[in-house]
Amino acid sequence: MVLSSDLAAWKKLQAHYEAAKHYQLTDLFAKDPERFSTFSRELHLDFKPPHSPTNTNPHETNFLLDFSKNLIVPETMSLLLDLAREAKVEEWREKMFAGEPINFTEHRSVLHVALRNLTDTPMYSEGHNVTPDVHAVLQHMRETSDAIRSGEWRGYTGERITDVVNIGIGGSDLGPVMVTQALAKYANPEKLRVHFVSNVDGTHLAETLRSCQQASTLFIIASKTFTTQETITNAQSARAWFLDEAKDESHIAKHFVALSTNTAKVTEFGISPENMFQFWDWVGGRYSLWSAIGLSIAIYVGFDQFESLLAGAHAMDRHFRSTPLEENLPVLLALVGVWYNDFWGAQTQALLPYDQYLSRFAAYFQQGDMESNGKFVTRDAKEVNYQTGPIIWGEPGTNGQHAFYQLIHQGTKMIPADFIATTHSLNPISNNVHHDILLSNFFAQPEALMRGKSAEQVYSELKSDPTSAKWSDAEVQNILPHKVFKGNRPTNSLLIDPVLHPFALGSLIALYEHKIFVQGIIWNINSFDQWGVELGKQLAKKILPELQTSSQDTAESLAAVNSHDTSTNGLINYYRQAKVRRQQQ
Ligand SMILES: O=P(O)(O)OC[C@H]1O[C@@](O)(CO)[C@@H](O)[C@@H]1O
Repeated sequence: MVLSSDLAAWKKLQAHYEAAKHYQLTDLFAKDPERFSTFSRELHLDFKPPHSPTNTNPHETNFLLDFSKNLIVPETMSLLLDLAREAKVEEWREKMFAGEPINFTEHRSVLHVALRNLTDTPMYSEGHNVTPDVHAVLQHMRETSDAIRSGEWRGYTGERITDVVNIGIGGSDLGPVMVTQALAKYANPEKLRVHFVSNVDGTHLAETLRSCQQASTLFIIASKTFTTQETITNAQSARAWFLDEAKDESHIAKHFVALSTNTAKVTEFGISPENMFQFWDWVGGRYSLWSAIGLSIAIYVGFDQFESLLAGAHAMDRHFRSTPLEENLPVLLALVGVWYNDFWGAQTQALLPYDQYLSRFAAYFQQGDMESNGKFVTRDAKEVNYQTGPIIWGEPGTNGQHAFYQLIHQGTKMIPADFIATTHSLNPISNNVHHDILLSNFFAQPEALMRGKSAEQVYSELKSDPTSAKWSDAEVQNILPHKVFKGNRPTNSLLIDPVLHPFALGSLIALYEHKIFVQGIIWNINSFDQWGVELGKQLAKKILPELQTSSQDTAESLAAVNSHDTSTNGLINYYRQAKVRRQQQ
């Protein structure tokens, strides 16, 4: 297969769009009283971790996916499913689970599903059964998080650990940040706090360390490669901060651990192998929260909760692997997304969780989706002639309603949006009135986006309102167009029943991971490398030495940099001058 746009189903979808572009959602509902049941799926997932009798968490959840408020008819879905089959989604899915090196530019398996395989079933990465390795690291994580949470792990002065600082970026940060926020209900921040430092901007580390004490702080240096400039810079400064107080390098062992695939670099940094938690090249950074990268999660909320998170993801893996495409939630989300991205010209995908615990959900999937599918070359090294990965964005509801819903409702862009909520709150305060209000908005916004408000409706509202009823017709006509909502704007609604417990969260994250996988296969791209992040790093390495000035320099004597275009030169020289002027003050 070369270009997806050459596939028969793709061409049929292009033809189908010529009719679909005239669809009115309100008409589609009026014509088919069964529309909701036709285009919604209920899913029950359950999986109890087989080796954890003491883990009393719930290990089941229910999903209702309502994709009926989309610009689709049965023929649309049939053609989209044909596209999935023609693109060999099922075959590629099996290649992934079988550990084949589908990340072919890096010659690696893509086997994050093995990280949450809590059974003893072997899973192979290029012929090696990784399951025992995964379970060994999980055991090490359990022992360490238990020791820290119980106070058994002591710092160099004998104090217990009260603050854990995870130093990492991208996949070594975003997953732990999102999950520790999402599972905050299960934490005891009065006893143990977790902090995340990712930006090389000194402010990030400096502001974080203001609330930490060397004697009670544990640093987790999280880096798959252990070469990422931001992380190593932050780690070195954290080490200096620690030794400034602790003095003796032998104390490092009690206050620094490493999560990495690179044992040599970890040892070089001065972290002992017994304080290293290993993961492997077949774990993509953006898919790594399930690995040792999840240590901060396990420490903050307890290993049982981390294990239940894994169990939920595993249950979704089973659903994704075994369910016919027509009933397969990741596939359905993927296909609806392809429909708008490649046939309707939508450029973005909004993720709108009506759940404050999911405040970093969209941010997490900015990397998960955009670093996976932000590609322009197919697996056969041909430049695509169609759209690939969408721009992912979003904020929790109801906040987004007071920020960007104006554009979603009355702007000129189609914004496919996923609305996500739970049927019950983990915080049913004030007799649950907050949750009912939250959910009333969760239901109302997709309805409003679908229905809109016609000029006739606006007119009758203006005429029935005591104030505007007195307006002249000219005044009414002046304001009326501004109050019209064209509607016909598509959304998915996903309800999680009952709450966002660890198992449900794991299932939800895996749902979107597999959606991304399916879209990448349909676009015939490699979703699992990330060469696009290298050029900027390369140029920054060249510029860094050019920024150095010396104490002898003066504004007048300072040599100008001229190795770039005049813009980059101008910016660099302005910075160099500012540095020198500052040092002259
Ligand atoms: O975990 P590490 O090796 O420090 O990489 C951090 C992040 O940097 C990247 O941009 C790759 O360079 C992401 O893919 C990755 O998650």
